[in-house]
Amino acid sequence: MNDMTVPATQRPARRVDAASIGVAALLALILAVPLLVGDDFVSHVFITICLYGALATAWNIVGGFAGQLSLGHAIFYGIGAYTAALLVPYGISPWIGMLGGALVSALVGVGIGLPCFRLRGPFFALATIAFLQVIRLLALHFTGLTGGAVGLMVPLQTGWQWMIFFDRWPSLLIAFGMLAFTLAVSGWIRHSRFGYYLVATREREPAAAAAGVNTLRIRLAAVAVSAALTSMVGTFHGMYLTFIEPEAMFSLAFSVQIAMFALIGGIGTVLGPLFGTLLVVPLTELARGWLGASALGLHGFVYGTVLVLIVLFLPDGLAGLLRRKTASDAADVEAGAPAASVPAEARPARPPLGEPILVAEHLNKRFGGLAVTTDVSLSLRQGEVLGIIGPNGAGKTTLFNQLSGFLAPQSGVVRVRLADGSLVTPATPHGFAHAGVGRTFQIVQPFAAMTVLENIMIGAFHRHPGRAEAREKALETAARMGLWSQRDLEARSLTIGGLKRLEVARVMAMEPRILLLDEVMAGLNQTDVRRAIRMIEQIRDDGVSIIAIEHVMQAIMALSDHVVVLNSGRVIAEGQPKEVVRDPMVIEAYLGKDFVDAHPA
Ligand SMILES: Nc1ncnc2c1ncn2[C@@H]1O[C@H](COP(=O)(O)OP(=O)(O)OP(=O)(O)O)[C@@H](O)[C@H]1O
Repeated sequence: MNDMTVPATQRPARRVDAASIGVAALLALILAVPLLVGDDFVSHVFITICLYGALATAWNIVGGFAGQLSLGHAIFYGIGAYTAALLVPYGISPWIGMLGGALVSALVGVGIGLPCFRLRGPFFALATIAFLQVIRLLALHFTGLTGGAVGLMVPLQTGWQWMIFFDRWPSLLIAFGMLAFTLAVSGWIRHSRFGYYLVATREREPAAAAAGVNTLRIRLAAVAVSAALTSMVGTFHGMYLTFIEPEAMFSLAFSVQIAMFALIGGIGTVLGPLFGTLLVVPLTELARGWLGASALGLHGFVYGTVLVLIVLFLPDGLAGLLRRKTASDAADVEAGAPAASVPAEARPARPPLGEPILVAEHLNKRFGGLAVTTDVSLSLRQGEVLGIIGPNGAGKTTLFNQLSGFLAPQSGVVRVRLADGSLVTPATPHGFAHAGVGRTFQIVQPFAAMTVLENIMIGAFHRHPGRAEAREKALETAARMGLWSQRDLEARSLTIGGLKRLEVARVMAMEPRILLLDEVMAGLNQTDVRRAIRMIEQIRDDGVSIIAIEHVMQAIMALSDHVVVLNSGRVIAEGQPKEVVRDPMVIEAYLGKDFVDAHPA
C-alpha cells in the first residue's frame, strides 16, 4: 500500500478514541450519580434508565441496523421475565433462567422473523404487532402457567443468587451491567462485518445480495441477538418488579415505547437509543414524581411532545446532532491519491483467451404471457470481454438477472467454472457471488447512508472478513477506481459518473473472476466514457472476464472480443464486433443505417 494511505487509516482511530472517552465518561456518570446521591427515588430512576436504555439498544439492532421496525419486542421481554420466574419455585436461579429465556427468545425471534422478513415497511410492523397480540392472549389464556390476568408473584428470596435485594444498589449494578453489555454487543455489531452487512441490507437489499450477503440469514441473526438481549433485560426487570402479568409483560404500548427511545435518540446509531432514554425517562419519572396521581398518563404526553419536537427539528435524532458536529470537526481531506492506474503501454500483453468460465444454455424466461428470453445461450471465456447489445426491452437485463441468480430461468441452466476448474450452478445471488460472479446494476444502487469507502468495504468484506483488512482493500480499490478524493463523502453526494464508478468499485473489491456490467456508461459524458473504457481495459488486463451490456457503441467496439445481439428476447446475431455491426438483421433491429454510414469499413 502506498505511503499516502497511512494518514487516512490513522485519523479515524483518533476520533474513535475521543468518542470512547466520551462514552466511558457518560457511563461512569450513570453509575456514579445514584451511588453518590444515595436516594431511593434517584436510584430507581437510574435503574429504569439503564434497563430502558438496554432494551432500546437491543431493539435498535433489528429496528435500526437492520431497518425492520419491530413493534413486538415485548414478546422477548415477557418470555425472559416468565421463564426465570417460573423456574424460581424449582430452586433454579434467575441467572440460569435468564440464559434459558434468552435461548427461547432467540428461537421465537427466528421463528417470527422467517415469515415476517418477507414483508416490508408497515406490513412488517403490523405482523410483529399481530404476533405480540397472539402471544399476549395465549399468556392470558394459560392461567395455570402464567397466572392469567391475576398475574404471578415472584417468590421473595433475596440475595445475589435470586436477583432480589432490599437495597437498591445491587439492582443498580446489575441494570448498569446489562446496559454496558448491551452497548458493547451493539457497538461490536455495528463495527464488524455483520453490522456493515445489516446496514447494507437495510439500504439496498439487491446490491447487498450481489455483494455476497445472505440477506435473510443476516437479518435472522440480528433478530436472534436482539431477542436474546431483550429477554435478559426482561428477566431482571421481572425480578426487580417481583410481580409479572401478561398485560404488562406482553404490552404493545411498552414495545412502542422502546422503539420510541431509539427513534428519539437516533435510530441506527450505537448510542442513540441510550441518548433517547436519558432524555425521556428522567422527564417522565420526574413528572410522575412531582404530579403523582393528579396527572395519571402524563408520561404519554411527555413522550409525544419530545417525539414531535425531535421529528420537527432533529429528524436524525439526538445522535444525528452529535454526528453533524463531529463530521464538521473532522473535515480534513488530504489531497492526492496513490497511483490510480498502470499506463496502458506499461501493461503486459493480453494472454490468449482461455476455456469457458461462464456458460448459459437455452435460457427461457417469461413474465406472464411475455417471453423475455427465449432459448438464449452464450459462453464467456477466461479473459474475454463479451458485449451484449440490443434495443430497449430486448431482455438484456433479464438475461443478466438470470446470470447472477436474481431470477431463476423457467428452463435452461447457468454454469460457472470455479477457480479449481469444477463447474457449479448457483441458485441465489450470494451463491453466484461466492462462485466469483460480481455484478453492477443498470440503476445504480449505492448504500446512500454510508460513505464511499464504506460502500466499497461491503464488497471487500466478501474476501476480507476483518474490518481493518476490508478497509485496506477498499482504500486500494478507491484509489484504482478514481474515488480516492471522495472516499469520506456520503455516497448520495456523488455525481452520476462517480456513482457508476462506485458501483464498479464495490464489485471489484469483491475480487470477482467474472464481472457483469449493466450499462455502466449510460448517462456519462465523453470524458467519463473514455475514462470508463480505460478502467474496464485495466480490469480485463488484471484477469477478470467481463460481460458488458452497453448502448454506447464506441465502448462496445473498443472493448469487446465477442458481441451477442438480443432482440425480443432472442439472440439474432453474434460474432466479432466488426462483423456484427455489418449484419443486416442487427442494422435493422438496433443500429440503423445511419450507424453504418457513420462508421464505414
Ligand atoms: N419483473 C418484470 N415483470 C414483468 N415484465 C418485466 C419485468 N422485468 C422486465 N420486464 C419486461 O421484460 C422486457 C425486457 O426487459 P429488460 O429490462 O430485460 O430489457 P433490456 O433489454 O434490459 O432493456 P433496456 O435496454 O431498456 O434496459 C421489457 O418488456 C420489460 O418491460
